[in-house]
Amino acid sequence: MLDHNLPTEAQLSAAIDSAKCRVDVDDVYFVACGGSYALMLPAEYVMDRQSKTMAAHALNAAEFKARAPARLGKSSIVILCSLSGTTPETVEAARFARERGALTIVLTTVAGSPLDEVAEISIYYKHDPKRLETNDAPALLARLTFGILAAREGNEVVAKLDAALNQLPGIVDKAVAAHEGRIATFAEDHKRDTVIYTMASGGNYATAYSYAICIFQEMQWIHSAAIHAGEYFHGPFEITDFDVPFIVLKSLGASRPMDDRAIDFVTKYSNRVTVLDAEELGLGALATDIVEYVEPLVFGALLRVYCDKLAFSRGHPLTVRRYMWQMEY
Ligand SMILES: O=P(O)(O)OC[C@H]1O[C@](O)(CO)[C@@H](O)[C@@H]1O
Repeated sequence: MLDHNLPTEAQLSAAIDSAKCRVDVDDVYFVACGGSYALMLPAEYVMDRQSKTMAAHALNAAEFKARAPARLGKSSIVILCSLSGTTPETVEAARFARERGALTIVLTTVAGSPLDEVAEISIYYKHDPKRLETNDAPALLARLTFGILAAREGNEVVAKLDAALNQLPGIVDKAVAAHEGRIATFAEDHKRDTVIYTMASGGNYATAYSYAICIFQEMQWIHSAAIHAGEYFHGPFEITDFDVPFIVLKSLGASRPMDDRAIDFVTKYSNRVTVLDAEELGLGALATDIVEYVEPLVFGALLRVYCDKLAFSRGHPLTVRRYMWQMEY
């Protein structure tokens, strides 16, 4: 649902128009920190899969500035995201990109924030981790990325994006209802765990990464790592054992065979694997050429419900921090 008090739609159109007007665009950088960085990974995936002329790079904001890509300049678009608009590394990255002549487009919830001030174009979004609105950051990043692809290359998949995004809230509601029992069991079974791994591939790796670093490590102080399903066989599978917990996301996209291979192995040697399958969640109802670009959003919203319940069972609210925002770092 659109919030007509926000200028989001006009800002999104302005951003796409600016990208269209650039003489050359060779590179699109997706730059942020933490959970906002995780949101950039599906956008990088979209660009890699769809663009014939633009290379995509998702980078942590401090890494982006330190790396100072030699190609960064007038033929670059730098898309940045910060919920608060205040994360210093992201603000610095935006300033650096502007100085290099790149088109800077930022997504933030806070008008007038340092990031908003420093960027050429801002898009304001609404944030609710359990709802999937078309004016929240994950959907806006998909719309912006596909919008740029359509404006510069005539990409036609974009035509299916809005219809798919509009179906997601209903899909999430059904999935949450269908998983009610599994969510309660998961929370009880995992409330004393000190480690939970996440695993995925393709665009869903972003969701696995986000849940490993933001939810389990940051908000629950549970050890975790996001394992890429393709990389699982090249080191991580050695930690698999009957009592080691995993959450595995199974795609309906190009990476599904990678997920299948990892699931076959991990479920053979661990008794504690939670598999969330995009097909079983009802994502098969979406057009086949769009589904892999929107499934990370559905996995993210469903996992949030799993983790809210887990946090409750553990008596550890998702809002508690030891270091973040508590001290200098
Ligand atoms: O730049 P943002 O989106 O405000 O993020 C700031 C912080 O919020 C998180 O994304 C989640 O708490 C952290 O990972 C990050 O350090």
